[in-house]
Amino acid sequence: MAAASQNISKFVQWGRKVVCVGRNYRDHCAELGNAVPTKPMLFMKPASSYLEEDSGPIVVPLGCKDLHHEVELGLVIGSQCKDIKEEDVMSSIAGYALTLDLTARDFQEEAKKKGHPWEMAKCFDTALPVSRFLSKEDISDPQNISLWCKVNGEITQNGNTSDMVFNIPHLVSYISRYFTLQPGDLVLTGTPAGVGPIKEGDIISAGLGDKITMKFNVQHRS
Ligand SMILES: O=C(O)/C=C/C(=O)CC(=O)C(=O)O
Ligand SMILES: [Mg+2]
Repeated sequence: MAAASQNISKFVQWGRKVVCVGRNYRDHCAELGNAVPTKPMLFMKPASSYLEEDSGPIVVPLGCKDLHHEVELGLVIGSQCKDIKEEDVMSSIAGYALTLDLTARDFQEEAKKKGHPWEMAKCFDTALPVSRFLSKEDISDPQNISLWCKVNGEITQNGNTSDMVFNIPHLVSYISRYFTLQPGDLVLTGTPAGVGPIKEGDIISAGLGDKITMKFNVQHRS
């Protein structure tokens, strides 16, 4: 006989979703040969892909031959957002983080050709290096701040959040029509041009204006 069922909410944690926006900078759409979308393009990463600075290296996923960095502004959600109006979005944001949306580009290309989902390319362990938390007061204008990435000291990405196709209020409002955002969820807002390969032995550094920098080593999976 089946055991008496219990409410699943006792066993799983609600929240800490990572919702990612793709193709949100025209120059990045152009470099990968993609059309600029007419509405936000969304995918997710699991919380298990987080990698905090000083907690270990980026680990290249098994079989990946073309791992790419994508520097992105992260929005830390502070209060529940469901069907939130654009004008209310900024008051629902608790703060920010600098992030890397690491992407196994070879896995992604294969998935795109077959019409398959992107999880293998985007969701592996260490696929989301993330900085320390920045409070709202730390960034006066999140829609006009530079973000850069360097590989072994050479600049590869140098963009500004003012170039987003869809701005922060629109993104969060749009997402909240489909997924309820909870305190502690993170929204990645897309990457500017200059994405490129990283490999074992590389040192990846990234920065958000003059507010924060972060650095990670890359290691092959043993
Ligand atoms: O469509 C592609 O080839 C690749 C898209 C991405 O990886 C999208 C992003 O993650 C982004 O634009 O930040
Ligand atoms: Mg991205």
